[in-house]
Amino acid sequence: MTEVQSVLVIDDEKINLKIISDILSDEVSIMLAKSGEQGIRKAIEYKPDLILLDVVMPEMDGFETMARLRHDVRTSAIPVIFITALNDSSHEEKALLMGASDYIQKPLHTNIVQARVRLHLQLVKQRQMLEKLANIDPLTSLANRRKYQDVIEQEWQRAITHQGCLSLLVIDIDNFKQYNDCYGHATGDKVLQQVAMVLAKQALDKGLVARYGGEEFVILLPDHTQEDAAEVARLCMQGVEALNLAYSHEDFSGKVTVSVGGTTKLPNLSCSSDDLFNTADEMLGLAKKSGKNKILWKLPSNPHTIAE
Ligand SMILES: Nc1nc2c(ncn2[C@@H]2O[C@H](COP(=O)(O)OP(=O)(O)OP(=O)(O)O)[C@@H](O)[C@H]2O)c(=O)[nH]1
Repeated sequence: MTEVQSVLVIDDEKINLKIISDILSDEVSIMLAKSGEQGIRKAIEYKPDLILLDVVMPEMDGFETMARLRHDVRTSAIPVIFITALNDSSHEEKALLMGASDYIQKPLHTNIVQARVRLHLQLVKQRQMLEKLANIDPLTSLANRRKYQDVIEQEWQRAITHQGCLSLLVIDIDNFKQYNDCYGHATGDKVLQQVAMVLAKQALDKGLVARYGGEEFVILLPDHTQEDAAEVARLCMQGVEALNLAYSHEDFSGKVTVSVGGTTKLPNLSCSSDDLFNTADEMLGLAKKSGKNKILWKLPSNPHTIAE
């Protein structure tokens, strides 16, 4: 099913809102705002795919509205088409320099408005698709490391602001090189996919699950205490064991397992989000060294490591 795209129209004249709404409402979902202030509020709340913005408005004109939309990270990426009766190329130039995607002159011609809006909505779709591709690991369909880096930065800042805790699990398949050596890379890929599905099932509704690289995954759990996050780690381990992916290799016979390193922190300005990863990764390293197929956790207030 294709998703209906949305357009926010900001114009102080009721009649203009109606005309534009009539021109576009067959193709897109329309939101209306009768001032710059109201338009900015709706843009933040509803995140439309495209904004049509009148230039001449009382109080806050289109240029000021545009400047404020561009300054706010929540709205800065939304494309804006200016609509105006001003027949002055300096205004058009100013709008384009401010980052407007296009400029439509009044009186409005139905076909031209529809064609321009269609074109910009098509560009929005293509951009969204590229963003999606850039953030997804093609083998497992989980988020990739790049997406993880974006989300951890946002969550780190959010946790500082609202003084919440943040938990991270770093999960690595045990002896995966041997598995690949035994059964080949293609079968190894299937294991990666199945493990990814287990992790997604256990944690996708709780936080971000990403393939960090190779056979290593991360699960970022905002607002999860150590107890809550360790429970997620246990469920992931059990889920992987339950896959029952038996294998044997020279001196080893068993099934596919994972090791997990975890940590929970109360983010603050004196440390960075990298510390969270480094600590969990250090725990993973210790779990590997001390026999694998286990969870090791670093407590925030206690330098000792607990074994699960
Ligand atoms: N099939 C497959 N294998 C991968 C992929 N990415 C990384 N690997 C393999 O994962 C293996 C990781 O090997 P190591 O880093 O030695 O780790 P390990 O054998 O799991 O050993 P421990 O981590 O100590 O348990 C290597 O053989 C990589 O080739 C992938 O996309 N597909």
